[in-house]
Amino acid sequence: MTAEALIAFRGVGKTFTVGDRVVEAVRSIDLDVRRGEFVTLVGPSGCGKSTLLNMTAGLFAPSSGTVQYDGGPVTGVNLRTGYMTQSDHLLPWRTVAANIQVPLEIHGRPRGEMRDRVAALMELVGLAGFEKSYPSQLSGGMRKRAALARLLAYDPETLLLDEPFAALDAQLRLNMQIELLRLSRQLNKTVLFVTHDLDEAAALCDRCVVFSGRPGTIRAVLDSPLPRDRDLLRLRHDGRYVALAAELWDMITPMLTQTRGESS
Ligand SMILES: Nc1ncnc2c1ncn2[C@@H]1O[C@H](COP(=O)(O)OP(=O)(O)OP(=O)(O)O)[C@@H](O)[C@H]1O
Repeated sequence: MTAEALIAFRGVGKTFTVGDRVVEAVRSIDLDVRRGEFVTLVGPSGCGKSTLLNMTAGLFAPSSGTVQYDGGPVTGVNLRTGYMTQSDHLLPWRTVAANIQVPLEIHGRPRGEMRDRVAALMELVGLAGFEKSYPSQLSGGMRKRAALARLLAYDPETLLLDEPFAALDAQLRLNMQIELLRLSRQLNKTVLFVTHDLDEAAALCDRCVVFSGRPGTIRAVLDSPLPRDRDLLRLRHDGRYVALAAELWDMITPMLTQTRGESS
């Protein structure tokens, strides 16, 4: 493992057995993720992207190889990571503030501290003024912001994000991408971000990991030519972004054609 790697996959394989069916999800994964890095994961459906996130979170162990976190093996739920998926899982009977407070309640924080922290988080994600609203009264983008604030309430060092913005329309998605990039830099989070949207993967990443399937193996790891401090609103005019996105499309498109051919 290189000195600065926070997460290190070494020869990682994972096989699932469901009834009499054996599925090899990933094979021979070697990957280092550095502290503070934003890594996007792309690849055809079922190539094991979520499986890598799940093993980083310690939800299950690899079948072969090791997943190391900050120099030690992941052996159980990894409390230094926080997970967010496509669904926001907000509790409908709780206000936005009370939803964001859930992790703090679980950790038994004093009432005054919880109040201050929730207020700061609402401000951070641009939801100040909506404390007393219920999730059903929020737009899709605002619900995402609330879910992001709740995730940050755990103060996880690493964010594991599995297609978090897939359900949003293009405009809202762009807004959330801008917010996420800003927050991850400001709070120095390490991010593993799974997406099917190759433009999103190119826009957000410091590095992009391209998987081929199945079983999922790493086909390429591309470094972003963009500066870490980037203006997502102007990327369409940046030749470096256009080239990276095109490279991703060129890698992924043949795999999609292949998958279609297999299933027909
Ligand atoms: N807990 C599990 N039990 C059984 N099989 C599983 C489990 N998790 C994943 N798999 C299988 O492992 C393979 C990889 O799944 P995974 O969800 O990691 O892929 P993915 O690349 O994230 O897919 P998608 O892009 O469609 O979300 C799939 O065939 C899936 O059915």
